[in-house]
Amino acid sequence: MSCLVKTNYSLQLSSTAMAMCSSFCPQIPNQLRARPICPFPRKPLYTLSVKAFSSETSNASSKADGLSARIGFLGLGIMGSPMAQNLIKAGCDVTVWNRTKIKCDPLISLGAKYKSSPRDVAASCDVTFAMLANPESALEVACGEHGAASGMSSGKGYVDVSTVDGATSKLIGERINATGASFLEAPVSGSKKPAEDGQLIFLTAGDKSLFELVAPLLDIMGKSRFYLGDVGKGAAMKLVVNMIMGSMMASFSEGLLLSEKVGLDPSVLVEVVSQGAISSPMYSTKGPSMIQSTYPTAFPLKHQQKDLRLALGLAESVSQPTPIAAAANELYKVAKSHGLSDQDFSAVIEALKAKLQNPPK
Ligand SMILES: NC(=O)C1=CN([C@@H]2O[C@H](COP(=O)(O)OP(=O)(O)OC[C@H]3O[C@@H](n4cnc5c(N)ncnc54)[C@H](OP(=O)(O)O)[C@@H]3O)[C@@H](O)[C@H]2O)C=CC1
Ligand SMILES: O=CC(=O)O
Repeated sequence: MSCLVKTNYSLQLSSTAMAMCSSFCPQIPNQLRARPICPFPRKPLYTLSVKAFSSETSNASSKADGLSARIGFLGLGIMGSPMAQNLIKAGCDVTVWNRTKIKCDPLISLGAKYKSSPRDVAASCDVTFAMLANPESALEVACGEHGAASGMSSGKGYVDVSTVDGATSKLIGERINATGASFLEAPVSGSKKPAEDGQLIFLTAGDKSLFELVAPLLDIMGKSRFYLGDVGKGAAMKLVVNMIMGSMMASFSEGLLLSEKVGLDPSVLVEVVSQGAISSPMYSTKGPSMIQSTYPTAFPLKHQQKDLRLALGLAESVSQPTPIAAAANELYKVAKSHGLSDQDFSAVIEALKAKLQNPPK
């Protein structure tokens, strides 16, 4: 496993410095030498993460290196839109598609091209990213009629950044590989704001050469990237992380409501929690709105419940007991049954309020 983290210590190298560095490090690929800085250099393009590149030859790299690749982006929801936007703002050549076409329009205004099907996007691009809601939509967009696989061929790459289970990811990977193209699963940790800020954490697995090729693109959209091995490992890491997160939010919800019932000020609880060993940005950012019973959507509750369901399936596959996650999953199911699917997942607190304890008749 390898992990690269962009920190404040990462160096933005000038073209001259890159040229000097390249002369000492002949293994650095040409595409990393003296590349002109993109028109919108929001973040350092040349960081110490160049060390991640290996000398392995990539199927996909024969056509284009990461930054100059023609990039496709499928799925422009809460996460996909800002991710694609960051690529466009960094000067990349991006072609978009979304089931609901109107969501493409702001990106087209920023300079993106548009194609009317995943197949057409994949056929016209070197590397295609997909950010879909769930396993069903990820499969449909990759492998369905007019799906991306029908536009893939040798020399291209497909990077699925959706949160799905390992079995779905493997199916997609096999279908993509059957066309001669390369496949990388790369689900992300981090929500709407990190996506907007280019601060996502990529949990990748699959074709290592494709990982290396798209690393500069991942670095535009994210702050760190892990390479975890064979397809399925990235999905598994993401599901374990989100299993923990879903349980944490359910537990935090119980604490907020209990504090209020025993006469404490829940805002003070949020403050106390934020100063101690269990502090988390999730509590300090979501706590104040939860106290107001408002749940502006960053991570839809239906996706958190999907992740818990998939994590429980993963645990079942290896006979690992996960009683806390199972209990949390039930709460998210109650919240869904009360029409809270599209609210932020912090709306799970509503499932603990007395009036919601009995499902609607
Ligand atoms: N929001 C978050 O904080 C995070 C989300 N994730 C994961 O990222 C993925 C996307 O999340 P997010 O952007 O929040 O979700 P959204 O619900 O905002 O977007 C879902 C996307 O999937 C598309 N889609 C859904 N069903 C289909 C279908 N049958 N065929 C084609 N396209 C379909 C939607 O298209 P349309 O616009 O037409 O509905 C939309 O583009 C999920 O897997 C989620 O678990 C990961 C990390 C953080
Ligand atoms: O999947 C959600 C996240 O915040 O990460």
